Amino acid sequence: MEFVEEVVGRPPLVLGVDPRPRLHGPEPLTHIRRYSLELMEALAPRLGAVKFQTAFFEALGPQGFALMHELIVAARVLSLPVIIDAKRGDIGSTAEAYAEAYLQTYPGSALTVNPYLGSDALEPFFRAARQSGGAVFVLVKTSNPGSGLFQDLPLASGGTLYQAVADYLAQQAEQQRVGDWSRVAAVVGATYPEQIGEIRSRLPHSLLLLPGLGAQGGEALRGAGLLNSASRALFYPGGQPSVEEAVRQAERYLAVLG
Ligand SMILES: O=C(O)c1cc(=O)[nH]c(=O)n1[C@@H]1O[C@H](COP(=O)(O)O)[C@@H](O)[C@H]1O
Repeated sequence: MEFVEEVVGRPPLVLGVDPRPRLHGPEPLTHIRRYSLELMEALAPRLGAVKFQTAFFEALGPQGFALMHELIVAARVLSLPVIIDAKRGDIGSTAEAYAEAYLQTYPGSALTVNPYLGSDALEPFFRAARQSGGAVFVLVKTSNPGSGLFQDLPLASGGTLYQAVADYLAQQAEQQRVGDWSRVAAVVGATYPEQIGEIRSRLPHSLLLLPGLGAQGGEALRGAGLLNSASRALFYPGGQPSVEEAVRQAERYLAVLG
């Protein structure tokens, strides 16, 4: 089954796995591994997907990077859809290698992508998603306080830069439909609820990943194709690893999300 089909049949909550070694005792890699596996298993029925932030695994060195790949496979064994949050973006020939590294290696999974280099840099990801049954989440309006510096810039042709990105994606999304939804998806910060509604009207067939829930001040938002994503607030509820507390936190979010 394709990523998009799997995700839309599941709860609209995404667990972000962004491990901080200082919270995992004297043998952090061993503990991160055990905790992540236990947490994914406990939360599985309550999740739409698991999102692995590559930066935190890269920062753990070669063994940390290997651990991320092990956890991606484990998530798939638990039948959990996977989003690899690597925010890739480079010239076309390099984008092809990134697409191979993540989308082709993990069929049916999704990758976050930065649109700044333009259409020839995005197309290899879209092609790979079609071939692998995966999806591409393109940054449209990011959650951080400084996102407006470039993304909100007004264009001489009207609208803002992020709106132009959304409009370009709408054309691509139309060509990549899998039923009601598309393999071309978008990222919009949960910290910008007004823009979420506006981008939804420009991208009616794209799943919208909404990171920033909890730790960055974003709130759970209900709506078709909206994937509410929390990393710290679910992986470290109360600031510490705790499977029991994470289950309670997920239940609280799902009570709002319906
Ligand atoms: O693509 C993302 O997931 C992303 C986009 C965005 O606009 N803002 C954002 O915070 N993220 C990611 O979402 C996660 C947020 O982490 P928490 O603030 O701990 O929930 C991190 O992995 C970020 O890299």
